[in-house]
Amino acid sequence: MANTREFPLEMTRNIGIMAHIDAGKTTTTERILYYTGKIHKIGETHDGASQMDWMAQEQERGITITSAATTAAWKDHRINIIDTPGHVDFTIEVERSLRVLDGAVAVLDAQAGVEPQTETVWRQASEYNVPRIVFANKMDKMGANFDFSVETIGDRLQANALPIQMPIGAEDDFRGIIDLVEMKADLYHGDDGSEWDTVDIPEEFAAEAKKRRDAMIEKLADVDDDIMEKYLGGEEVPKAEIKAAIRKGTLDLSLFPVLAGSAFKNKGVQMMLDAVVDYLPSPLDVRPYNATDPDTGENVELEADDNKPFAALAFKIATDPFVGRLTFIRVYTGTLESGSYVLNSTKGKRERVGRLLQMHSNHRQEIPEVFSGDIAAAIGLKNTTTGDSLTDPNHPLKLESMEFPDPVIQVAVEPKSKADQDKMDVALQKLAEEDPSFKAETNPETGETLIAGMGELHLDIIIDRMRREFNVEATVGAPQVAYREAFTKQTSAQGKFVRQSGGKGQYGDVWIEFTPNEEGAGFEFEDAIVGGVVPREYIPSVEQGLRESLENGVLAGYPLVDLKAKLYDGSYHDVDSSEASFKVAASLALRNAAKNAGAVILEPIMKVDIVIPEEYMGDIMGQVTARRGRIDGMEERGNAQQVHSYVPLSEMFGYATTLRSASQGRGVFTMTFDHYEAVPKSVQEEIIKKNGGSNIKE
Ligand SMILES: Nc1nc2c(ncn2[C@@H]2O[C@H](COP(=O)(O)OP(=O)(O)OP(=O)(O)O)[C@@H](O)[C@H]2O)c(=O)[nH]1
Repeated sequence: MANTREFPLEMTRNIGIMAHIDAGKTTTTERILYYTGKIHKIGETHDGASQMDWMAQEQERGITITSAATTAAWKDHRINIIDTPGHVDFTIEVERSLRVLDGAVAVLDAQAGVEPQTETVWRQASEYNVPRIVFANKMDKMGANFDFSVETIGDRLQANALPIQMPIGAEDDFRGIIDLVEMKADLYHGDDGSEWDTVDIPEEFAAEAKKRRDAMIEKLADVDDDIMEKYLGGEEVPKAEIKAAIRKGTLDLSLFPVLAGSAFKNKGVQMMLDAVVDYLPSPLDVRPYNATDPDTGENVELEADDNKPFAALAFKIATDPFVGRLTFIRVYTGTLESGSYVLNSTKGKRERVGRLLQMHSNHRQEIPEVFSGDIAAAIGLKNTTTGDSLTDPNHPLKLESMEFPDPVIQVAVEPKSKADQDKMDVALQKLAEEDPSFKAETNPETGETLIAGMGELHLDIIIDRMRREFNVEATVGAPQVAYREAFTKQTSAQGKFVRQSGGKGQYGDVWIEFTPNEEGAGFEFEDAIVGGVVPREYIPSVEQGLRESLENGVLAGYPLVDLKAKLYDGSYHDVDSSEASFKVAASLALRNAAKNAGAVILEPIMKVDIVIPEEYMGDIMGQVTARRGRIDGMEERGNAQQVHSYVPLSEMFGYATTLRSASQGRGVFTMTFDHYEAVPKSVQEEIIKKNGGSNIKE
């Protein structure tokens, strides 16, 4: 370690800002950057001047797509902010951020409280044990209600909300915030909150503030014995103890501090930053990150420590217009100097880190070294993709990687010319490195390229980037569902391939038992040959032949998934047998087995949550049922109703338009992939017909 760290570990925060679409994440993040002195002009998110949303599509659509990591400083602390997108199609981005951040600010729209997408990201954050504070934003908006927002945290998230502030006024009259820990008030001078005074609590709010502070202390008493004692004894609890108890409760996820503000009107952002510093964890406060020693298979717990060997996770690849390929890394332990070598232990390759950059919202700063607990971008890593482990070459470790959900929707793209085809190949490869949640595949028979992703918007963005950044001209088909195929019955079959045409012929003969595997378990191959009836050197070809045939299913050409295959018998010919003939034999066995295997087509079923005013309930329920959907429950949402349902993805294309016209624009819905399920017989027949008939030969 040749350099010294600028910020001690305990003064480092890696946080994400998460929210429902339009709750104000981008605005809040921008205000944070403004107040931490990193940007000098406040850019409205929708006029194209936004500092965080620098990709062209983000500016045009006014949404945040990528999770840019940005560094800021507040009260001698370093705060690394990982911006997470709000749209469900990009949950992969949310997941990837959750993996590398230590704490989060959940931004709510104080008029709507907890919204469906807040629930989704909240649940994800809970899975990763991420401590959170809640910022009830938009307190200036019509209908804003702090207490209602707090209630929704309990009702909809079943989380223990701890209001540590009391807003003064709401809507147009939102003019101040009382800090219930300090028992002081910030009073804003005008509608724009850039100027304010911190004063004693005005007389008319004193009683209410006292009541709320008592309620806060009572809640803290539940999680802290010392406070409980003082509280029961009627003693005053010192501020430092209150803060310590809030911090402890936040870190162990037993409570979630709630703050009020209006990012847009510059109110409450600084106090929220104080809360980030006071209550969210430093890298020293989080549970150790899991890794495995590739040699011994032993589990190793990584704790932030500059003196240990280097270990980091590459969590994002971005193509930057100025410096090229950036690899964002989260350092878990150790330090790394620019110009040194690391081992990509996922790929087993040594890589040289050319330069290291600290990313600010609008500029990059070259740094000589990155320390444990920090986030930075590396230049020069050629073979590293998202989710890879980077470690000290002398201390290889594999860090717990990220799980990427399988894409459920796809489109066909056809390049206009040969030159476009070449450009498209490059584009798709680059884009796939950045975003592991989409896949591109070219069918070797038809030459058609399919791009598969998490949703329509996700695919739109990919195609848009292909056109703009890589100048690919292509025609794009309508979105299609990524169906799968599966066997439902156990069956055995022979596959025999014999050609005798003078000279050397072909001979392969196998008997294979096929058993449906658990959902998501994939393909498993077992070699149960005894006595060499199939010579050992041909067994890998049998497995290979099966794997290749699985790619293009048996019913309608969709991938056949979740299957066990046991090779248990067969025969060979001394002269004619070859790897190729056993490969063919294996694929014949699969085709033959398909007749009796109860083959089905599986379709993605989406979890669809619709929020609509009461009067449209009947219509909406009818729409869900007509789409082969299943209603799973309903909940009141103020004046509206929320309908929970499960609907096949194939029935959801264009639903946004249908819902809009059926509810006069007042309904909203969110949709996330839930599971795969067999399609009804009649639908199966239709799909098979559309794809040119079944491949199963009677
Ligand atoms: N009234 C009011 N409007 C706000 C406030 N904060 C943000 N907005 C507005 O709400 C809209 C959405 O804000 P964004 O910051 O883009 O929201 P976001 O959550 O980043 O949105 P996505 O990136 O699309 O998920 C914009 O029109 C903002 O101007 C606020 O405190 N009060």
